[in-house]
Amino acid sequence: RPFPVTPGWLDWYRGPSKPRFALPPGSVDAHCHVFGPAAEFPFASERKYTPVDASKHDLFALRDHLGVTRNVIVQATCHGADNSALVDALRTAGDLARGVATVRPDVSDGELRRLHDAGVRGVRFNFVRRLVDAAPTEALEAVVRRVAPLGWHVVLYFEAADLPGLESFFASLPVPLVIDHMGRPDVTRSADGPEFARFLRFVEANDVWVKVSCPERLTATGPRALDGERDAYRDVVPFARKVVDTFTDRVLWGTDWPHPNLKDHMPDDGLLVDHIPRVATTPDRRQALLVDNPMRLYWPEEAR
Ligand SMILES: O=C(O)/C=C(\C=C(/O)C(=O)O)C(=O)O
Repeated sequence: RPFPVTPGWLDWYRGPSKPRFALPPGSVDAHCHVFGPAAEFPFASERKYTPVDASKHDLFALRDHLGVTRNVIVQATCHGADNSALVDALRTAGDLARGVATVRPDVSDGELRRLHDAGVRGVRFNFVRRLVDAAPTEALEAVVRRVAPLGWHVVLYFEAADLPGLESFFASLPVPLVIDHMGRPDVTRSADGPEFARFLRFVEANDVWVKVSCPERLTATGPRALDGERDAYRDVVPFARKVVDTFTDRVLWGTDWPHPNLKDHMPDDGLLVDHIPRVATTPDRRQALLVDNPMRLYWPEEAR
């Protein structure tokens, strides 16, 4: 095999449960990935992990199993700036998927047009050190200048401790910002504490959308078993509820399938769906989180 899988890699959950919570019609999984297949879509030489394959077919089978209608497929670092697997998945899904790509400052106009025509509507900037060597802000600003005319937004992946050093750069970007996994708060601290308050002020002060995703990553004990453990989610609930209640019209949800870089346990994606009512506690909040907000951001031509 040309791309030996990272030792100890956890395969994505096979045979997820059928959710007890019925997703509203038109629900969007606004954060998921496709990996390979490596034989067709090689992984990037600069990657920091090598996952098992997780194909578009596997993703769309999960979509249908969970009762999701649409996907926003996000380029993962293992594919670097080669968006081929993403574009292939978008072309197969047609109007049922949109994408977030990774591009470099020298990306051609033709490539940007190809990405947009396939359904890409944003670029991703990753600041998580275990995943990438951070690009200089000048390069990221150059990318934004290239993609802003297309109406694209920027998806940001960072850890809460790094927000103070990144905040002014983020606020300077002239496009909407979408934050992955709530900016990965330290859930061993209080959701009413100064760290999360700083995050909430940042969201309030800027054109920022927040993904309330990845409860399996945001736990005091680290990624852990979620199979049937309702309380495995307890640590993130105060944080996610606060975000959904405060920014109800700017929150998004996603499975994060196939869940890269989890070390101990792999979530049953059916249980991730059953978690949603714990963080979006009314039907109106769930309609906004799962349907209206992602439609407005990724399918504005169809949004109600
Ligand atoms: O899938 C996620 O969103 C989380 C992770 C990885 C990536 O996003 C990526 O490699 O692009 C992670 O925390 O390892």
